[in-house]
Amino acid sequence: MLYHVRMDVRIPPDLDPAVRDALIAREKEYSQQLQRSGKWPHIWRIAGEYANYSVLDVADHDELHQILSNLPLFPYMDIQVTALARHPSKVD
Ligand SMILES: O=C(O)CC1=CCC(=O)O1
Repeated sequence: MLYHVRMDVRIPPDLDPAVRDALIAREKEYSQQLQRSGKWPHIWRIAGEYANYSVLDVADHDELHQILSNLPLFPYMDIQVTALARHPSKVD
């Protein structure tokens, strides 16, 4: 199943810079592992914002939730999920 996900990163400005940098490094490693596995085929920076649009390709809502809730930055993100269905005009 495909999901369109918007992630807005809201790291508190007073978070220790070393903790922030470690979180961001772990986030990159975690997401790149999922990108290589094929479960995270798209990630795009939203121009001018500390936010991304992503497409995740996972088995079901539960797997999506498990992946998102394990993001190192999860406590510092607002996340909006849209489930995608096949469009009837899509050409094969
Ligand atoms: O958009 C961001 O910077 C947050 C993020 C999610 C996965 C990733 O690698 O960074």
